[in-house]
Amino acid sequence: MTTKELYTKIKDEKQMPPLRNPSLLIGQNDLTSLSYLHEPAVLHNLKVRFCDRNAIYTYCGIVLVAINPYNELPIYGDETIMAYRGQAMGDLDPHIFAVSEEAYTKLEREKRDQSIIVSGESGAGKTVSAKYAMRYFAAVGGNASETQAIGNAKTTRNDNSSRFGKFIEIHFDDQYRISGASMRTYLLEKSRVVYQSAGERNYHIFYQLCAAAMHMPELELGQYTDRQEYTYNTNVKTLIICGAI
Ligand SMILES: Nc1ncnc2c1ncn2[C@@H]1O[C@H](COP(=O)(O)OP(=O)(O)OP(=O)(O)O)[C@@H](O)[C@H]1O
Repeated sequence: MTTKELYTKIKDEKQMPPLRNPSLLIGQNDLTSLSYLHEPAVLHNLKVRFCDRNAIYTYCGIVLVAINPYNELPIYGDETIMAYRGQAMGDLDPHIFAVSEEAYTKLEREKRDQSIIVSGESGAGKTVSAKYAMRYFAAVGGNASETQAIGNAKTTRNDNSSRFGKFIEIHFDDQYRISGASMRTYLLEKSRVVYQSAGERNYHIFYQLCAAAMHMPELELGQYTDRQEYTYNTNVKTLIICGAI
């Protein structure tokens, strides 16, 4: 085959439509069970599950793919937690609780630290997913307080966007009950304190301070009580709060 023929062949192959999966496989809850695993097939499968079946979770092997429904779904209640308790991943429909159960079981069985990595673009649902995972651990392993952060702000993608990275550790005792939790933060978006793009806001805490100042004159923030007018100011108290994040 000449080089020209080879190029033509490659070009033709690239223009071929992607191979279709048998209709029987469309909507499978694990992408790895598809015969042809290419981008159109993945997107189509996720679309069918989300649009036709309201299923926001799909496995891709041991990875859980989640679609943000931007809607409250009745799939996070105590009865759902109990349904996933003791079940292996794959026994029930894909769910963040199944991943949490897997981590909890492995912690018990292998007595080794477990990690769940939550990744996605801004607004994808990472914080909410981590919250549901912690809710699961709290339900099966004792009580855990939800960690509140003040490094959140409104962006064009997410009204409550976490503007920092989080490393959350949940500690279990010998009886596999939660004994504590800690969160380490890093890479805070410091520039947001002095600059916000159009349609975005500064950190929630500053607006909350302004609102509080209306009722607490001793805070000496009186001149900043108009939230619409509020912009960055080299106010010493503001800077101290920022440093404590
Ligand atoms: N499982 C879910 N069910 C219903 N709504 C959800 C779910 N996950 C996310 N959301 C909605 O999407 C919004 C954004 O989610 P979240 O704050 O978790 O995104 P994020 O990935 O942490 O974003 P950022 O990186 O900007 O902090 C939430 O405030 C919530 O309204």
